[in-house]
Amino acid sequence: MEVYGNLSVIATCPFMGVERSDYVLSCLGPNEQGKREKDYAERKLKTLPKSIWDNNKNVTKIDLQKNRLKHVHGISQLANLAELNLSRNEIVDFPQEIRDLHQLKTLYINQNNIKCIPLDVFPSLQNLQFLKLSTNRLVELPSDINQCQSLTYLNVSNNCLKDLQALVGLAKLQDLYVEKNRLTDLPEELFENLTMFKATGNPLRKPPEEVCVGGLKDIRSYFTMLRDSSSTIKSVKTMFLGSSMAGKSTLCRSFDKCHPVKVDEADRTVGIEIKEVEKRGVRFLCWDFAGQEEYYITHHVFITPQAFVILAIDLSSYDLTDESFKEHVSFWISNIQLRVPDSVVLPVGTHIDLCPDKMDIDQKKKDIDSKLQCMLTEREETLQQLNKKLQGSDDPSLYSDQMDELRRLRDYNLKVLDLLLVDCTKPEDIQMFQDHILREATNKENLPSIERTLPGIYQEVEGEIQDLLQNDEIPQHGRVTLSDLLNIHISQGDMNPENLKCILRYLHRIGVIVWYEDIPSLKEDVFVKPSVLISLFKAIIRHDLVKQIQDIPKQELCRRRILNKHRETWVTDYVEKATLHNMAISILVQKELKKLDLDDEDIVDEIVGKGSRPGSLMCLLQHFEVCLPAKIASQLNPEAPEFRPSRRWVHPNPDVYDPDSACMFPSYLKNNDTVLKMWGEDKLSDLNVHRYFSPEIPYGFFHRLIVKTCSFYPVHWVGKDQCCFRSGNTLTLVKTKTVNEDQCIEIRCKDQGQDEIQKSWQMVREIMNRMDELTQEWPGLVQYVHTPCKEHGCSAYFPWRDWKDWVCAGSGKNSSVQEEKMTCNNGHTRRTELIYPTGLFSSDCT
Ligand SMILES: Nc1nc2c(ncn2[C@@H]2O[C@H](COP(=O)(O)OP(=O)(O)OP(=O)(O)O)[C@@H](O)[C@H]2O)c(=O)[nH]1
Repeated sequence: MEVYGNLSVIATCPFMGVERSDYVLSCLGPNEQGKREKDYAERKLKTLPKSIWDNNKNVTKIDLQKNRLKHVHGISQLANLAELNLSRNEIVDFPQEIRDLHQLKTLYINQNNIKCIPLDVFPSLQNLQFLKLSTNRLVELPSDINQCQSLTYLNVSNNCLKDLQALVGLAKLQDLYVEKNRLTDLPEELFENLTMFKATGNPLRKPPEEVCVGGLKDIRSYFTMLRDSSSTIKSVKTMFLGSSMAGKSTLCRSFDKCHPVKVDEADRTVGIEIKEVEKRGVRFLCWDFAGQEEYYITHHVFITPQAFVILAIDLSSYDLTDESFKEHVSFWISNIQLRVPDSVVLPVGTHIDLCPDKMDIDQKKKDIDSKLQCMLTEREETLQQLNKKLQGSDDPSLYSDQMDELRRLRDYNLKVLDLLLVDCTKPEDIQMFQDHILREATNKENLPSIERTLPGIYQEVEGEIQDLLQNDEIPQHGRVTLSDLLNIHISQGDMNPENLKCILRYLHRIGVIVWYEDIPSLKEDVFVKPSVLISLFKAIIRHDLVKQIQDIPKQELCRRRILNKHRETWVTDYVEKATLHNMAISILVQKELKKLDLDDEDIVDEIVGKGSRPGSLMCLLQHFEVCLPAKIASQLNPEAPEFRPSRRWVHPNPDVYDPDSACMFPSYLKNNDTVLKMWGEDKLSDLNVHRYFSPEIPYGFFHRLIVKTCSFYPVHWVGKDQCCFRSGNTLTLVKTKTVNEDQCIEIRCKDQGQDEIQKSWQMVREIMNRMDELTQEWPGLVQYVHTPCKEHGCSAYFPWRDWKDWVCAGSGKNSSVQEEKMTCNNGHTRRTELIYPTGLFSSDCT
């Protein structure tokens, strides 16, 4: 697949988020003398143009972004410059001359290759308020940067910084972005005046990342509590992944007990099991994932950044073929690479006692290790080649976004260790397995953030919650309201409720408790025994669900006045429509609670729902896009409001729980028949956009996209890998497709005539927007967008270089495509508006 083109479709709005609103693109020509603002963006400049010095005393703003500048000699002559944009150039040495721009208030110098900033620059910039230095190669900040006393905004994300001590003393600093650096300890003094702080993607120890994502309030509260007492703990999130029956549970349980534990087939993992294991001062939070495909759709709920992954591979069923490697090894490595690219993976070969001889084992180990090596090298080479291709193009500055993206991917560092052979039946092998894990997990080169500094009170609160459970002051199911927890806890000490909340947030993030305070209907529910919640999850998401429904006892049905006939409908609806009735869910959950000895009518209502209130479990399933609410009675809603681009559409009543209704689990659908019927035929006049995913569309992505999109539009039809929905007059189809072995998601809108075309493009944008939200969870992905030529059989296409700006910024107009019609490389011509979104769009980003 050719991955780039040379069309600039939409005027680039170069900055997103905070800065965008401040940034006004000046459209003045470079030769217009006497102007105060000059725009030289995207002109392939290698040196500053002569016209820049015209009337130099008057110039206050210069835009030089997206050029090929390495130096800006002479820039200091523009003595009255207040805003300078040098972003997306090729600057390696920070231009010392900038120190003479005493009037400078705003400086963009992000996306260059700057490695070092000399001293004596920032003390001279006493008016500088806004400084964007992100995406460079900085290893340290100059120690005198804190003399830049007017600075209110600083962005140094995506560099290689190890500490921020130099920033202490910037009294006016409010917004600080330090994401994706190499920071471990943050100075407390930094947080006195900040109003915005982002630090994800650092190996943080003090405060740990789980505290930082809680925001400034949590960070300040952490430092306050740290003053009383502190301790350093080592903890590792350890995930056991691999195909079904590979030996994950055996490894996990044997690691815990430190001797071989036999796992019966009847005792197979359903969903996930969590275990906390303490070994030689290291706390392992072990997550044992079930291997059956049915459970993959819930993995995203639990898989978190940076983990130690044990990948179990059954060597007795491994057979040296590429298919076998894909099934047992590369499927999992690709998934981890896309989802949690910072992880460390230890492949473990199990069942070696069942292999015919040592030679067979050695051969398989060699095969896996070398194919793994090839896989990782191939990926690195592909990224390098793509980068080379972009750099070798006529104008590389046009592709700076793509190059940054590639650089970001290359910086990710998935580490795959050598395959370890473990005979799970032998005590000495289990001992060796344990020693190996301890060695690898505590190796700071593998997991730099294993150590963390915590205030003593954090561990005290965790211990106290366990005591409350043991003393029955918290019910055994572990669900307690936040206010009860605050009351119980506070009555025993003089703890500030905000500090306690901050600790609870931390415990939630490390997986010790579950508290989704961001889901409005769940913000009062704290689950201090996550295992119970997971058991309930497993009551519904399981491989043998049909059997579970069929096994519901007759008395249970009678008690709820349900006929056998209804039960049959539940089974057929589930098998044919992947739709599970809420009443069936309620019965299955109750059965699970009974098993746990927690059978209390009130709890069932709380968990599943009652009257018009959906329960916590349903909220969670829908929040995590595992299922979508489905009106069994009427699939088509004739009262669907018309889609209006300028107005955000709100579901009439999204929170209503209806026992007669049902939930749809799209991944269980077998075909696309309904979707095909509702969509009808593809037409040449359809709007048609392809969004390509490299290396592939991640497993579970399309399922989530269906839930995310269809639950937004009440009139929808869902199939295995296609869905279609109607909003007002616009009918839209979204499906997965493979073209020349490249995977893409196709979006099609039926042409509704001249007046409706803007609305159709809006629909395309809505879906692209949802894909953008989703792709955040797969940071290892690269994407490309284009419109295929509409002529039948033609393989040409029209690339979208600025698609991200269009989707995210929500505004833009066609800047360079002036023609009413466009012609593809094979000579076919079509109206431009059918190829690109050419009009003006409203700027609301829903
Ligand atoms: N002989 C032998 N049997 C093993 C070994 N490792 C695991 N088993 C057995 O293989 C079967 C499957 O092991 P599990 O640990 O349940 O596998 P799993 O990967 O957790 O399986 P799921 O829960 O289905 O995903 C069990 O009967 C284990 O006792 C091994 O090294 N040798």
